[in-house]
Amino acid sequence: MNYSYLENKELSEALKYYKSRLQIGNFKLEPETVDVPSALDRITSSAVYARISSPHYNASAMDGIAVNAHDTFGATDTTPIVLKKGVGYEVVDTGDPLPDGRDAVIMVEDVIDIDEDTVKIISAAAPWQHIRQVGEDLCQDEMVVPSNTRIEPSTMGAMLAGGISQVEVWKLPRIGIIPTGDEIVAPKKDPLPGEILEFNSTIFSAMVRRWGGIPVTYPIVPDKFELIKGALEKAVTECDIVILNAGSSAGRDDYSSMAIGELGEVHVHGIAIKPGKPTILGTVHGKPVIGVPGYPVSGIIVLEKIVKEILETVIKSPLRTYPKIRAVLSRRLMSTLKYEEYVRMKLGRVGGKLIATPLSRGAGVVSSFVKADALFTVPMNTEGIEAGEEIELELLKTDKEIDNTLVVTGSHDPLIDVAYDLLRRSNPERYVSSSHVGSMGGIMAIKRGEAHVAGIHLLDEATGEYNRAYIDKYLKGQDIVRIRGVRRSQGLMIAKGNPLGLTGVEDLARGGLRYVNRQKGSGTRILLDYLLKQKGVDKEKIYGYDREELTHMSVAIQIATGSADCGMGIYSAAKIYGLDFIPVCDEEYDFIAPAEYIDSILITDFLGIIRSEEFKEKLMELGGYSTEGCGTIL
Ligand SMILES: Nc1nc2c(c(=O)[nH]1)N[C@H]1C(S)=C(S)[C@@H](COP(=O)(O)OP(=O)(O)OC[C@H]3O[C@@H](n4cnc5c(N)ncnc54)[C@H](O)[C@@H]3O)O[C@H]1N2
Ligand code: MOO
Repeated sequence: MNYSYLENKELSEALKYYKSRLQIGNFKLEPETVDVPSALDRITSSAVYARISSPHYNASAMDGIAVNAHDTFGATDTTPIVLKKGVGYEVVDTGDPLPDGRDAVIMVEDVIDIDEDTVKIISAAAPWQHIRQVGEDLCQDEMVVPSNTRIEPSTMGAMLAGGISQVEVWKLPRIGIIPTGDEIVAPKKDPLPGEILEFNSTIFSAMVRRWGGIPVTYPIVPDKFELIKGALEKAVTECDIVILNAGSSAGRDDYSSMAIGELGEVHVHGIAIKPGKPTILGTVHGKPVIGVPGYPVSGIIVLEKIVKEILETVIKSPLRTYPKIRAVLSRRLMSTLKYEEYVRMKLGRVGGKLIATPLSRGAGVVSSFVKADALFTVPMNTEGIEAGEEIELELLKTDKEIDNTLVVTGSHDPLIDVAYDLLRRSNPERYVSSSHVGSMGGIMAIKRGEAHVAGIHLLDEATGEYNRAYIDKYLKGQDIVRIRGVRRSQGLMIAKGNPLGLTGVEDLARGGLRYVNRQKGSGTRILLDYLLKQKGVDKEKIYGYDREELTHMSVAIQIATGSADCGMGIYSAAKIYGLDFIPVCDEEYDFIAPAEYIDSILITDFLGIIRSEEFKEKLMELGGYSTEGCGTIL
């Protein structure tokens, strides 16, 4: 056993070193023969040469007549040449073999019929015009593709044209995936506390399949050194590359590195990337074994940035990369000096500018990849990048998707998901990118030109009126359109049966009550502060006042799962989680948009949806909404 433990090696250096170690093992795939029609995307293991020429006979390239060119010399409008069928010409169609003795084809458009067997020509034919000569496409024994080359649809056609029906390709690499962990269980409906549903292997095998490998997923192995070693040994004999998932870190039950070290060699343990720090690069019997960290996002990154590159060296062909795109960073992005960091980003084209906004950076937040449009790599030794800076990203979606995305921000409400779903159903070309930054955050995003639409519900304490005062104050000088949204019931969400016997906001500072709040700048937080002031409740005395969640749903779920007793939110969120609800007020949740976008197709389509009966019916099902006038421009 010879390995160093949890280093912080730069990614490029780690990969270079690892590849040099793999070469020593002289590890390679075996060739196999496959039929050409099933060879798409396979990699040739040897050069392919045409067995026959293509075309293999001289063929007419046009519909017309085949002639001897010299018989037509001198033909003009004034000195036409007359030819007799069988003597001076034969009729040919595109693809027909050139009749013996002929050396040119005249297109039917240039032939004047005199009678059934006689034609008139008014311009001379050049020798070999409109003829596909033998070998025009491929000559016999000419190379169609060299070794180690990906077979494209056109390659398959060229091989068949060249008389090749079978081709020698590298065997598809088999990638073994071993999930590990005592707490990891096969996916099921109702996991117990402490059970973690196993889904990494599903993500990894799908990625491997996309890259043209054969994923081989092994059963979940508990955190027992001997069992992990046994599973690894089996996988290494059956596969070309092995991914040993989780147990990569320095915890009590983290045996991955020990198991690889005992069966083979650990070359690197610890790479300066985030997420993905505890990655292990090892070999067993000369084959690559990669210890991939347990967190799903770390796993995806390690597969994308490391496993993919190792696979490329094994299959001897590059895999497709994501195109690069430049965008403006919407908010400051902090980073650590020690690591190269990968941040999932949302993109939106607003007013001609492509805006990039960072998504959650949690290594366990796999849904951040579902939402991500792009991946941004923050280089090592970077403290942070300022808002407004132009950055380069890897584009995970298509340009078309980005250009067809309505960027909605501001206050969270489940109605945005409802509208998005209906929009996708009515027009599959439309996308919505929604982020929940609170009502004030929404106003600021509109001010900075980062969003098309923002949802807001901001109570003006002076007048008791919603939204207008804030638009006037913070978006002064900007031409803003206010769109009526919904009236919705705000209140206190509490556990079913109201075990603490709460009656209203005045009870929140009571001893023994655990509150969960919304973030600063959210309309709900502003409403709570207003109500507390009205009722003379000291917020300092509320246990949990500083515990912040970003959405109504995440507040509700804390109460439903018992980590908090009460939080403020909308009725629909309480209803989803079966909570009791003490209504406090009805508030006006509206949308705002810069006037310049109001007639854009993205907004008009969105307005069409929120004005629809179907949308209103869905909100009635959610409960707590009044939808009168929804979508009206105010
Ligand atoms: N004291 C320290 N603790 C941790 C450190 C550290 O530096 N010091 N590093 C953290 C980082 S970063 C990572 S990444 C993880 C790596 O942990 P392991 O590779 O040892 O993985 P586990 O602890 O076994 O699992 C972590 C986590 O991943 C999820 N998981 C694992 N397997 C699956 C699967 N097959 N399907 C779905 N999800 C899976 C699960 O949530 C586990 O809890 O260590 C940190 N700790
Ligand atoms: O390395 Mo961990 O993968 O940062 O989350």
